[in-house]
Parts: sequence; structure tokens; C-alpha cells
Amino acid sequence: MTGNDILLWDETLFKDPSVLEPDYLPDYFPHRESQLNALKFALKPALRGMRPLNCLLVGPPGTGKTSAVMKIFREVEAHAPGVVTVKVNCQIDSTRFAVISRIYRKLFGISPPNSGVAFRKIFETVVNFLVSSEKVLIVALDDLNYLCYEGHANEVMYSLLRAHEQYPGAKIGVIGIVNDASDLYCLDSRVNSVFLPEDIPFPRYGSAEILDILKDRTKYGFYPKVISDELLELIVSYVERTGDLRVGIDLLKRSGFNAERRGSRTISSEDVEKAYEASKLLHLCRSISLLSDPEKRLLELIARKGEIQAGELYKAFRELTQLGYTRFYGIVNRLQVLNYIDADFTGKGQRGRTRIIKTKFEAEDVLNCLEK
Ligand SMILES: Nc1ncnc2c1ncn2[C@@H]1O[C@H](COP(=O)(O)OP(=O)(O)OP(=O)(O)O)[C@@H](O)[C@H]1O
Repeated sequence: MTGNDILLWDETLFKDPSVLEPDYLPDYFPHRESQLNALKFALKPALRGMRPLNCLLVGPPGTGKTSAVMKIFREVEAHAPGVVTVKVNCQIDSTRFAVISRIYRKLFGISPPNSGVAFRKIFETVVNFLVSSEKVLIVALDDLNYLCYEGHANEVMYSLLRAHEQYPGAKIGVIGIVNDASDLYCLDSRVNSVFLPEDIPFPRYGSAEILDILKDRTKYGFYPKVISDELLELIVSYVERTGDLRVGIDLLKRSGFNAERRGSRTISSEDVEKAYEASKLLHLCRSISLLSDPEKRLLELIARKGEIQAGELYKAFRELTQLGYTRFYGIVNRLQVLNYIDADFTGKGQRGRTRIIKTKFEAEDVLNCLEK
């Protein structure tokens, strides 16, 4: 190793570390042209003072749904002073009051009075302001499934989508963001009859697309020659397992840290492999965080046992949640479809075939994610 290969203590491999942060909104946003166009088309009426079309963005984690909305929101706000856009993270704001408070803050720059004020009052203030200022409101409900889990989806959607019936002149459009269309099972017919969204699918990225996107991040995030093309390919192969781009961006960042820790000017394959141990959890934890409470509890029971008979599992689940067999059976099937568990029949049971249920991931990883 020549002296030149060694990083001085105040030197860094990162040209612009912000490019590798999870909330960074890149200029280069390829392979989502059709989705961006569909969004633009749906929101276009708002630019002319009309109610936009509602949208439903559906796709697995890390496929660019939130970023696509944020890019379009930025553009809309820059060009259309008559349009207000608000993104609500329903994992954080999961009640009707929390959602309307988020909107209120965006409109007025301050929090609404929070003690003793009814939702209706704040909603009225918001809608009256929209009507009198002739502004169109577009609300993106990210991780909309959380409103279903908490039992608030119908009232939130109903208030927003039918506001114009009670307050003539109100113009509100809703963009729902979910991982799977079945996440919206809870919406009732009163909501569905007005939601009628434009469906915009976000499929998983393929390896060439992942490579293209990560190359761009590398170019702006690192100094030249910090990472070789071969190692980028290695990172792509890791990302491809789940299609979650977040894992790729996190891998780049952690690999860079690992190389810096060794005082090296370049990233090695060991740096990447070591980084993957942590980065892979990002996808698993994000996916697990999207499960409903009973789904998480069942997964935890399975992970704690490693392997368990269906009958035994049901007993433990019923004790813990008081939920009946139909719910149990439905959740087992969903966890199986989502690839968290194997639930195969053995044929070895005393009374015929028995189902043995086990996690597909390291139990320790699953439990770590559930603790977060
Ligand atoms: N086409 C793209 N070009 C550049 N970067 C992208 C692209 N798609 C996604 N990303 C990046 O991948 C990361 C994950 O994207 P994003 O959060 O938008 O995904 P998501 O589909 O909303 O995920 P989740 O469902 O987990 O919220 C972000 O850092 C984003 O910048």
C-alpha cells in the first residue's frame, strides 16, 4: 500500500453525504416517467382551479412512491400559487384529528389549538379558508393502511372527499399511497363511491434500473474512484433480492463509512458485505412496520418459537389477542403470501396432517425489527 492509499484523519470519501441520506430528493429520477406523467395528468385540473383527480399509488417498499409525490408537489407549488399540497405520514398521524392538524399547520404555519377543540371546528376553519382564498388542496396520505388499522380511514377520507357537499366551493383531492391494494380493505362504499382513484402502479425495479440509479448517487455522493463498477454490481445483486432501493443507498453509505474506518481511499468487497448485515434489516424492518398490530403479534409468537404447530400457535394467539380462528387463519395466510413464514403441512401429526409454521427470516432479525 502506498502512502497515497491511506486516508488522512480529516479526509473523507464523501463528496456530498446528503445525496446518500434517506430523505434526499434526487434531481435524476429515472424509470418512473409513466408514473410521474400519470400523477401530473391527475393533478393538472388543480392548476386551473378545479378539483384534481384522486390517485392511488401502489407498490412495494422503496420503489419511489413517496419521492414521486414529493417531486410533483414541489413542481406544483413552484408553479401554482393557488394550490396547496400536504403530505401526511399516516404512520405518525393516524387519527382524523392528527391528519387535519397536519393540514392546518401547512396552511397557517402554526399548530391548531389542541385541547378541547373538536375535529369539526378545525376542519371548518381549514375548508372555509380554502373556499375564501379559492385555493385547491391536495393531500397525500402516505401509508394510508395505518388509518385502516386505527379505524380512522373512513372518517378521514369521507371528510376530505365529501367536503364540497357541505362546503360548496371546497376543492380537495386525495392521493393514497399503499404497498398493496388489499391494504384498503377497510374503506366502505360511501368512501369508495367518491374516491374512485386513478391507479398508478410502482413495480419493483430491475437490476439495470437499480444500477442506473445507484451509479448516479455514487457520482454525486462519493469522490471519483471510491467504488469500482464490480462492487456496484455486487450492491445491485443485494438490492435485487428485495427490489428496495433504500437498501442500495444505505449500502453505499455504510460501505463508505466502513472504508473510512479502515483509513482506506476505496471501498472493498468486505466493506460492502459487512454493511449488508445492517442494510438488509432496513427492508425487513420497514416491511414489518407496515403490518397491522395482530399481524405483528402473530409474527412475534412464531419468531420466538422458531417453529410451531398451527394448533399450538392459534392457542397462544387467542390468549394474547382474544381474536378468533377466522382472523388467525387470515393472518397466517397473509404472512405466508407476504413471504414472512412457511406454513406447510407435514402429514406427520397424530390426527392426520399438521401445519408447521416457521419464519423465513432469522428469528433474531425479526424480533429486532419488532422491537423498534
Ligand atoms: N427512480 C428513482 N430514481 C432515483 N432515486 C429513487 C428512485 N426511486 C426511488 N429512489 C430512492 O429510493 C429511496 C426510496 O424511495 P421512496 O421512499 O420514494 O420509496 P417508497 O416507494 O415511497 O417506499 P415506502 O413504501 O417504503 O415508503 C429514496 O431514497 C429515493 O430517493
